Amino acid sequence: MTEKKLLRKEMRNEIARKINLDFTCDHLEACLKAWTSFKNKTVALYCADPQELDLLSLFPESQILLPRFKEVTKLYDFSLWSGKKEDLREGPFGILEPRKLEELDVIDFCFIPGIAFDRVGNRLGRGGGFYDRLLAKYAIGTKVGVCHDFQLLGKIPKEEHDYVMDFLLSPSGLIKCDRKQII
Ligand SMILES: Nc1nc2c(c(=O)[nH]1)N(C=O)[C@@H](CNc1ccc(C(=O)N[C@@H](CCC(=O)O)C(=O)O)cc1)CN2
Ligand SMILES: Nc1ncnc2c1ncn2[C@@H]1O[C@H](COP(=O)(O)OP(=O)(O)OP(=O)(O)O)[C@@H](O)[C@H]1O
Repeated sequence: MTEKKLLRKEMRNEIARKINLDFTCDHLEACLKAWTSFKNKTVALYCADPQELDLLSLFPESQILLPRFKEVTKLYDFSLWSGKKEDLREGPFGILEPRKLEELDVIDFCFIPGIAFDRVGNRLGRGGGFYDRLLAKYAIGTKVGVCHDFQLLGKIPKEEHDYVMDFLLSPSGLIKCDRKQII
């Protein structure tokens, strides 16, 4: 098994162990407000699974985009979402996604869920390679990895195609990724 696959398996077990714990994330909204204004910005989010941080309600003045699976390509696109529940449908993997495909070329902020991140900004995802391809497709301003504190690890193996995060958001706060740590 590759290093990445092994780590993914270990982290999945760890997440399953922690899933019933009560994570208080009250700090997230204040943290985002203190950081910057998202007013009239385009923000790519995700419909969170129970083990992920749910940020959907924190951007009332932004244009929200969500990943939407396309059968033909078997890949995800980012599609605009009205903010209304009835404009979502269940996609593959049980993840809610916009019914209609409406793309934008430029995305100001992209919040990206992960199984684990390191402080340099490397991400371990679910293993579909979907986000790396999504990030390659659009002009993305700022990439923010999102996870619980226990998912911030010392080091994550990086492959050629992996995108690096600019910031990491967890219940304890926002970290600017430090590329210098690579050496
Ligand atoms: N909320 C959310 N939406 C997201 C992602 C994510 O991580 N979180 N993605 C991030 O890339 C994309 C979906 N990526 C996925 C990649 C692999 C599997 C997958 O292999 N699922 C296994 C079960 C493993 C598991 O529990 O995670 C399966 O369905 O058999 C699912 C989704 C786009 N949307
Ligand atoms: N830009 C890309 N072009 C082609 N193949 C890619 C690309 N990005 C990733 N892949 C392939 O997808 C597979 C999974 O990649 P990886 O382990 O990086 O997934 P991940 O980022 O953890 O998953 P996800 O983004 O779905 O959460 C690998 O086989 C990888 O080669």
